[in-house]
Amino acid sequence: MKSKKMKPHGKRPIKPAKRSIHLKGKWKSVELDPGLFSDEGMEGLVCFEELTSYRLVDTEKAAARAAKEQDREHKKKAPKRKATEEKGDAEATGEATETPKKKAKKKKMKKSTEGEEKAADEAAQPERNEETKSEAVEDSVGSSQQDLLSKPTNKNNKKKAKKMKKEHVNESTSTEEQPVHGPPSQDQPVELSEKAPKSKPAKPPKMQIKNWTSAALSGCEDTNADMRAWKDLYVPAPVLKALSSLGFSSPTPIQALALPSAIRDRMDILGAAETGSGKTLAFAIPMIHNILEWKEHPDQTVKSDTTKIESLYLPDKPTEADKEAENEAEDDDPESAGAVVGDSDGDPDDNDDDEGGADDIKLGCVQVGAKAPFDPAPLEETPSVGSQNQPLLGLVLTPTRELAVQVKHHIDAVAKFTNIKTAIVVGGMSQHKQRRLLKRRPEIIVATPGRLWDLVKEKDPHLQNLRQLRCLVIDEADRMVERGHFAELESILEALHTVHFNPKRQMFIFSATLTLAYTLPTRLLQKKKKRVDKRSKLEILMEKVGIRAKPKVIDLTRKEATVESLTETRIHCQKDDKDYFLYYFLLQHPGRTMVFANSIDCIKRLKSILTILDCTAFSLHANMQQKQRLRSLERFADRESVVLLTTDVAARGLDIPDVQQVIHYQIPRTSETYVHRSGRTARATKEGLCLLLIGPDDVLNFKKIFKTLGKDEDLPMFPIETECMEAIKERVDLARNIESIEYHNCKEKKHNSWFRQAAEALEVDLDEDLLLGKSKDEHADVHQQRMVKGMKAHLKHLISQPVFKKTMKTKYPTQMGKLSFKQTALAGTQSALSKVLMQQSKQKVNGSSQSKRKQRKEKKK
Ligand SMILES: Nc1ncnc2c1ncn2[C@@H]1O[C@H](COP(=O)(O)OP(=O)(O)OP(=O)(O)O)[C@@H](O)[C@H]1O
Repeated sequence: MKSKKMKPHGKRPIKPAKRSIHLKGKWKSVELDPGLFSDEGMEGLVCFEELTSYRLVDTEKAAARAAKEQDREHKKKAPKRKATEEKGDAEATGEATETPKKKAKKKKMKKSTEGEEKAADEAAQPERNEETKSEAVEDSVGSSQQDLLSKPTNKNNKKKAKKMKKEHVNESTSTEEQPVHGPPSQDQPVELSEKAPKSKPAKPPKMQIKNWTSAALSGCEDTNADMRAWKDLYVPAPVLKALSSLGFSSPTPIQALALPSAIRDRMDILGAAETGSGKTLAFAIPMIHNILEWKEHPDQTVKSDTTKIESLYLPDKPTEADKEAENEAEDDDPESAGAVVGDSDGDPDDNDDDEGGADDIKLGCVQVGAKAPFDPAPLEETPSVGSQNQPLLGLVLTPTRELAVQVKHHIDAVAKFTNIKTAIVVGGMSQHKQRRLLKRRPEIIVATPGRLWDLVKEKDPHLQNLRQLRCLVIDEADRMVERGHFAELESILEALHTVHFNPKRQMFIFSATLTLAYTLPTRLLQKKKKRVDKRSKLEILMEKVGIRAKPKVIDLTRKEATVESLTETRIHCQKDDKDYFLYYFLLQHPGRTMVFANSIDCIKRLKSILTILDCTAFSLHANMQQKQRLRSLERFADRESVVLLTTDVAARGLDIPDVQQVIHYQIPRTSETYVHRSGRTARATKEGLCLLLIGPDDVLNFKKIFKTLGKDEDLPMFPIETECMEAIKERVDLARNIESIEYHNCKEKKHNSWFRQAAEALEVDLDEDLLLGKSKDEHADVHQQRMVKGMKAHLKHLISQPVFKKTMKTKYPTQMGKLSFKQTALAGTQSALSKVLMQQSKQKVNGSSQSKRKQRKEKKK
């Protein structure tokens, strides 16, 4: 045999070298792009940790060296030993004088040389809480590092892991190899065998996936924080510990009001509070409490559907008359429940261009028992904690995938000292992976309705028995119940209120615009002759989601619905001039800025133009792959002077830290959307600015929104340095021309290539008339390319010139013996907010001095 031939005769067979490492520094986590986790084939990955300071040790050599040394010692001590032999072997070998720690070390060393890794691995296991935490966290990405290590033969994974390592491992000055491995928990050398490990490798104690939530949840690690403000709110101890580690020393008002009613009084909660006011934890903490309580008494099983349930909202058996009435209603309204189906994956956030909003709300409540294709699990056994029977206990439904990801991270952050597992179920990410996650039986699922309903229909085992579900949260509820977007939500609610009914289930309904009263569109107004006020809006919502008769309603919103720390400002301009003002603003006031538009096409165009203009801009809309969407958010949150161009898919709930300004490139169609978009800045008591670019098409929407919100339309005008506008226009015009040429070329190419491929596939001659730009010959093409190149070079030159020059104050620069400049703000030196505030205070001063002058004049008269 080949291997035999190659074996040097008479020598021992070559064994793979065993190596250990001696830690010098600490394992550090490497930040990963969360988008990577949605890659097929990357399921096995949880995190990377790197160790840059260590020493490789050959364990066999080390053991041999240790044995030699011991031998030498032994020989030296031999006479002594002889003398002490009578006192017993233990004492003679000096073991009696060794500390237990040393003993253990020696023992382990011995074991490790024998190749028994089990003990080391067990010793390296983190404490229970840490372990469960990492388990919970694993769920977020669907895999563990352990998986990765236990599949060494998976070439794909290996390749990808290598690639990721290259991309993400910090550049290290060390030339030593950097093992991809969980951190050892003890000081002893941990064996790294080149063979596949026989026993379970240690689990990483902590996974730190960095995304936009990381900054908000990074915490201050102030273990001595005074947490007395949380007293009397019934917060479970492990949650309190987590809040302390996050630096959340006191509850926000919505939390202070919601927690006692939810935890002590077990009430359903309808919570309305302004954007960025901490609503997520107002439902997350009671949910965790509820689950911990269940874990203490897991035998509180809700009996099967054979049990007669007294319920306020479980209907009596429908009578024949009821059925007839229902049929009639369905005949009348083709869009009645369930008739309007969402997009392919049923996710609500895919309706970018059609943000219905309050005006489009069609009323319709859950039709109990009408069409749920549920086949409930047979009579359940009493579920036990951690068993395969672990039921789903908490469900959070959100309108967008990104929000689901964020909510999960917020829940994980406050549940980190519990053993509660969470999982995300959203569209656009691997369904297979999500099914695998559900096999771990997480107690909490955060989901968008479309994907959740798909998995329910596919009879995922974890979703077959929802009778135990103790908490149901509908975040951004007013958006969630808009008919036309949420057929799946209706189906889910219907099932939960019928075959999966649980009388003990608590419901949490939250939104910043839950109670925002609005005016119905004129056609409906004529029919109903009324304005939908706060009360009726809530009633409609309660009816739709099937909430109990007397929930606790907490409304902390102002009439204006936006946050007090938000400064609103506007620019009136022609539609075509918006690009100039947008570019001007971004150049003059760099910072983390979100730009909202009403359509995906508009976002795409702006992205191209701003990129040509050398601005760092990312986009986010429903036509992007989920991986790209998350990456855009991540990158946006990671930089300081950056723009996120987005549709209303990012309007609600996203908590990106330190967004300084929000620009409404187009005015939204509804007041709710305006409030939520604007609420991406000025969060958690911080200041923020929002700028409205109002073109002729926007005036109506602007007036309508400001009327609904009871705001003064007379917003301050955003101050513009008009002398800079010529230079701005020149650049933007050039960029628009380049964009337009490139856009049309690209469109032509795509169109023509499609037709050519189709003709080839059909084996027919292509009709040249079908091609776009057919009149353009090769010469014209080259000419155009040259022209674009020239335009780009010119633009590059323009961009290298300062726009916001210090302009001369006087005709004679050296007048008074020195140069004097007009105080024009240089780009980036003054924030947009401080500029507006300064202008406002100036106007106030001017206004009051004018009125004083007027008064004085009148007095004189
Ligand atoms: N008690 C607290 N103390 C300090 N910060 C908190 C507290 N509770 C929540 N936060 C932080 O406040 C920020 C906003 O919270 P959250 O996202 O829950 O707001 P929200 O009311 O849901 O906003 P929106 O209406 O936009 O969804 C988050 O960064 C969160 O971590």
